[in-house]
Amino acid sequence: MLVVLSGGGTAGHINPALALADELRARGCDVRFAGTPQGVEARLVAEAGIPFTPFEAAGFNRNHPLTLPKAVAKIQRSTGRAKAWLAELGADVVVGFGGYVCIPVGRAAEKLGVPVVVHEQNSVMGMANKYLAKRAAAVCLTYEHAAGALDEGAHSRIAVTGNPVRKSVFDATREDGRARFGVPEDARLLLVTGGSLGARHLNQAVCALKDELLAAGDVHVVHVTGPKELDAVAGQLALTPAEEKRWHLFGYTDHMGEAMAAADAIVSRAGATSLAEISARAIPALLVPFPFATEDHQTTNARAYVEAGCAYMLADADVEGPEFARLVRSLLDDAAVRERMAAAARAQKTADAAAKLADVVMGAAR
Ligand SMILES: CC(=O)N[C@H]1[C@@H](OP(=O)(O)OP(=O)(O)OC[C@H]2O[C@@H](n3ccc(=O)[nH]c3=O)[C@H](O)[C@@H]2O)O[C@H](CO)[C@@H](O)[C@@H]1O
Repeated sequence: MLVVLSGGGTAGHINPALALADELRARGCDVRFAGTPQGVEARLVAEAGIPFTPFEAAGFNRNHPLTLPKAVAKIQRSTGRAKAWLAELGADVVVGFGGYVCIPVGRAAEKLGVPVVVHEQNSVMGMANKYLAKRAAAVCLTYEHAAGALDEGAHSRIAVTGNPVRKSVFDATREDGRARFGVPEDARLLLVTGGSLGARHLNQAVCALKDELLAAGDVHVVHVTGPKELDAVAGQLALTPAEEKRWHLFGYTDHMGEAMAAADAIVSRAGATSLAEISARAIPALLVPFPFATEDHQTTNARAYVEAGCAYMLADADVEGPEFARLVRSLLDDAAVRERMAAAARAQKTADAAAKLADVVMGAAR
């Protein structure tokens, strides 16, 4: 069976596709990927050993109406190319993970009669997914709540599969992670991440806690700042050589699975894929949703998880206040809080999302 995966934009859309690719290949399927040439997907997909074919795609900006004809022309050109490509490949099913590039690839599949499956990571459906979901063979959701965006007619085609997590995140061990990041076994490790792009406001708030955190001699921090934020954070922290041994700074890491396995607690944005990984590893967490995501979807992503007792949540507007420091301290200092959160997270049983999604995809294939 030949399965074409498509997605573009940030790693949060791509990593679930890579997790599905692992599962499909383990079941003997042949997997190809269609993404944009300039997106992060080109690198991540190639590194996963999956053949990658680029297609141009762009969205349009409501405030700049002239971007519309350009976007439409790109999508039309790419739809024609994708149609020829899919026909030549003999694709049996196409899976869209979100991002504009899924529109030409999905439309091309529709024209050829190749079934399309959509996977939505977030609690609020993205534009490309909403468009393809109207005619898709199946619509797979992480959050049942996202079905609200669809017409009644689509409801019989919905499956709640969860958000697939990469094998490397499940397989990493605490020992490997501690060795990779140079963190002693008996240290308390706080992981900080703002998702694949980083979060400036969160970085600043964590930097402001530097002295307080490092005052406890056994605390280490792995701080993943976002590729464009590294220099500013390094400047703000001004770490001494001794502090650098305990405050480990990265713009982006290809070893997030190991960082998560090594961590005792995490401070994170609430992107759907980060959240699926935090849940899969049952890491005690303080979640600070990015407040300007479409329809504030990060807050909705996090809500049920927080209500189940798996994490603290704090509004981005409050990270400069005393509550941020209090919650970080509680995570690091209170082993009972960590144990309670980890137990609640383990009770969520989200580990089989890749298998569930693979079942739907293979069932939909022609
Ligand atoms: C601002 C915004 O709209 N962000 C969206 C974007 O976020 P973003 O792309 O940041 O997505 P997530 O935070 O959900 O996932 C980030 C992914 O990148 C990986 N990672 C991150 C940093 C790093 O250094 N190394 C690394 O491997 C993480 O392990 C994870 O797999 O897509 C998500 C999934 O659709 C959405 O929920 C987010 O709301």
